[in-house]
Amino acid sequence: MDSNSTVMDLHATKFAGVHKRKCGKYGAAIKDPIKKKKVWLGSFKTAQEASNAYLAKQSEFAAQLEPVKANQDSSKSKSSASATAQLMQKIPSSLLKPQGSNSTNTTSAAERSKANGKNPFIREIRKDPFQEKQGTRSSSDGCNSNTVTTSNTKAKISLHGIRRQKNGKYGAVIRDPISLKRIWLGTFDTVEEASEAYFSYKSEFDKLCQLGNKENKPKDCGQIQHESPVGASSSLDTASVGRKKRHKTTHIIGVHKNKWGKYTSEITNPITKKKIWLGTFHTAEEASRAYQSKKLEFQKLVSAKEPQSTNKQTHSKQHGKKKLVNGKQSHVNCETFQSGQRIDSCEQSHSISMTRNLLGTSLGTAEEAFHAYHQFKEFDFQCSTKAELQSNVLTDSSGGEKKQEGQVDEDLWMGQWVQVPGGSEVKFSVKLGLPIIDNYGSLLGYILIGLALVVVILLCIYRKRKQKQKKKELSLETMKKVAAFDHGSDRITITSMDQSKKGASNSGFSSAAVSSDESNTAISQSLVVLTSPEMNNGLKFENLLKAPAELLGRGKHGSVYKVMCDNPKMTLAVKRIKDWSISGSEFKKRMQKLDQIRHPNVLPAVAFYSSRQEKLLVYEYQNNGSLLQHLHGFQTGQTFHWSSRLSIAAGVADALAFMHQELQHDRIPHGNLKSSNILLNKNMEPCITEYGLMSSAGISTIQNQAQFPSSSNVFPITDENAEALFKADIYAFGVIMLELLTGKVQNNGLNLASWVVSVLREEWTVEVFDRTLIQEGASEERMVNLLQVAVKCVNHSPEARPSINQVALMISTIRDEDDRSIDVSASTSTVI
Ligand SMILES: Nc1ncnc2c1ncn2[C@@H]1O[C@H](COP(=O)(O)OP(=O)(O)OP(=O)(O)O)[C@@H](O)[C@H]1O
Repeated sequence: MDSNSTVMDLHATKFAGVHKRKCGKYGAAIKDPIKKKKVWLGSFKTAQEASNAYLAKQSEFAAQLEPVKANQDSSKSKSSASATAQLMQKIPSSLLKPQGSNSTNTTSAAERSKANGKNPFIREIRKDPFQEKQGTRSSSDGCNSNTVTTSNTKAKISLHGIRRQKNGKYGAVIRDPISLKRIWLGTFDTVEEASEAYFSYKSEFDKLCQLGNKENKPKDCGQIQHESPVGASSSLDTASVGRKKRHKTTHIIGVHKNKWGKYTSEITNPITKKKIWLGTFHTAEEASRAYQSKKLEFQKLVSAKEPQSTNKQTHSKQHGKKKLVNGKQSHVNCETFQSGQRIDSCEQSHSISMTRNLLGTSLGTAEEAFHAYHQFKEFDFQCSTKAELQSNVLTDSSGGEKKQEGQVDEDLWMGQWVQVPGGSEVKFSVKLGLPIIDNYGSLLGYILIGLALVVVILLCIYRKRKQKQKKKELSLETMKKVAAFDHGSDRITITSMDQSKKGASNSGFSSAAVSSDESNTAISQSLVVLTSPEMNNGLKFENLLKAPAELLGRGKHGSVYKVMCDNPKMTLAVKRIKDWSISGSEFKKRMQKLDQIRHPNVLPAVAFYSSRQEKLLVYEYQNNGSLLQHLHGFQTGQTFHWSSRLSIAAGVADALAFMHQELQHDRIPHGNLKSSNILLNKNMEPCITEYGLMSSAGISTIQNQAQFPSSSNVFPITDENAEALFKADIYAFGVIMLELLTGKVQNNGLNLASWVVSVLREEWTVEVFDRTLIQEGASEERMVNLLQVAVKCVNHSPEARPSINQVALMISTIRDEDDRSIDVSASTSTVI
């Protein structure tokens, strides 16, 4: 059975003439006092309805009885009646308004009585015929609690609340429906004065009863007695007023009004000592009911745990305590809200009866039960308040309904007013486990929350700064690694790139975008760019930096490293360009342009990287080394035959002719053509590498010195000198051809072109050629032809140098002749 039905059942037993039927409805019956027969009034859904029917009928009977009784008592109360009749003239009609829910019937009775010259309030007090049988102590009508039925037959002859004293005066007494105590109103000379005083007080009490009825469902007087009459006029005696004031600051235990105007309820589990959230409710009554219901559940659990004897002991202790706190009873017994909300009286009566059970005693009267209940509540209130203050964390929510998101959390943070022993209140944050606002209004919790916020903000700032610092460190680390390429030993292995890894993820060569003016801090994010996406296979900068690297050589313009990359699996040659004052955007533009011009004898860059300090170029590593290495035999140790040399010259001439033609408009010559930049691929075909890497500002090759002997090494490219720059490539190619023919290498100690020219001047032409070529039996004629082309290319005057197309054509002719001679000799040998 749920708490509500329990309440109603218990309630039913309190209504006179009402009983609960097997079908669950409530039957009402009353005894007709005239016919002396029991009259069935019907069955009703609620005990209240049944009670109303009963009371209505009862009033009807009372009205019918009035004339009969009046006749019977006329002789005895003649003087009283006349006095009352006078009083009736004085009493305002509002005071004559009959009380209780059965107003219609009572009104008619009052009117009839008035018509008969009889004050309906100066009526006899009689025992309810039906109640008499039941032996109940209920009131005779709905609200008129002061007209307590009694079996005292002497009362029949007395006026309501007015007693004639021995000294001939009239004393007035009224029963306070709130405290259930009789209030002495004083001694009066006349019955009219006494009666007036009585009715004056009575009307006040009646108003309170009516207010109670308006606010809630109809209640009997016993119920209303327990409620705080907030909002009623305060013309009652000072004791009552004082009581009301005290009630204003009292709260229902476990019920709190939140800022949304709703009521929340929570309870402390007496066993686990944890707070349980019971939910949010529209009315305080609902909240209180949930609280009481849960509390009773707990009490049952507790009482089930404790042996009966302990219960009795506890009761006797509490009973003793009851006496001690009796003085406070009137304060405790009315737990009302400031907002005027009240505890459901049904629930109270239920609680009284449950308290009775829980206390394990036979509390004789309803009054005793009521006091015991409130004493019990006070005790519980103190316990729960203590528990609330001790509890820091709200843990158990199983017993409660689902919280309203946000709102409840807010409540838990922002706190709820909790009354602490001593009468003061604190706003208590369950989440913080601290009072937020004490009864002096100090903002304890807010200060703590503020401090916590400051700490959080400081932590955020600290984290951001750390992240920035990390980025910087990463940048520096990357720079160091790059520098290590340059300054390390011949064999450098990069092992620790943790920082690069952290910061350089998702970056690197796979990005097709190229940044312009790069900042060091973003080194691994957008500055490493792959120019040939189809070749990179997901190559990333951090993988490149992580991979073992080996220095291949260091030249004027930087160093080249052989990098064995694991992911993707490929061997790369990374050129770090030194001191190239080209801007990032220009570099990017140039790399993109070069990437578009492809020739089989020109090695394309796989990727490039640019920052303010660094410019890197990544190529596929060529296993067969450079022309320089072949000429000196340190690549294979094998003889470098004439036909191969001629093929290389032809291939380079073709490639150079193509590149010059394509890049003429962009004014991008090779700029640093030399035998170390002619690589041999797996088919031993020549590949020009590092094409277009040097800007005008960086050109400082020996041929340029020859070309511009009077100028410094640094000069800008203009329309006028652009052609000259391409002619410098032809000079450089001339030197390469000389190297192929002589087997000698241009270096700082030898200006090959000058040496060849001087030898030729002496007409010792044969002395020029590489001995291995002579030994090989290479055609002297075609060697001389190639020598003449080379000498033309290394002419001091750029204008005197042939164009690259002419060079390529001449070499091609020589090669054709050579091929033909080979064919002829092959066919001759076949004939022989
Ligand atoms: N892709 C490559 N594969 C194999 N070897 C390479 C590759 N690129 C360059 N090399 C070799 O690396 C060595 C160093 O090259 P580097 O360009 O630093 O020398 P350099 O041309 O003499 O110097 P600089 O270009 O600064 O004047 C050279 O022997 C060159 O042949």
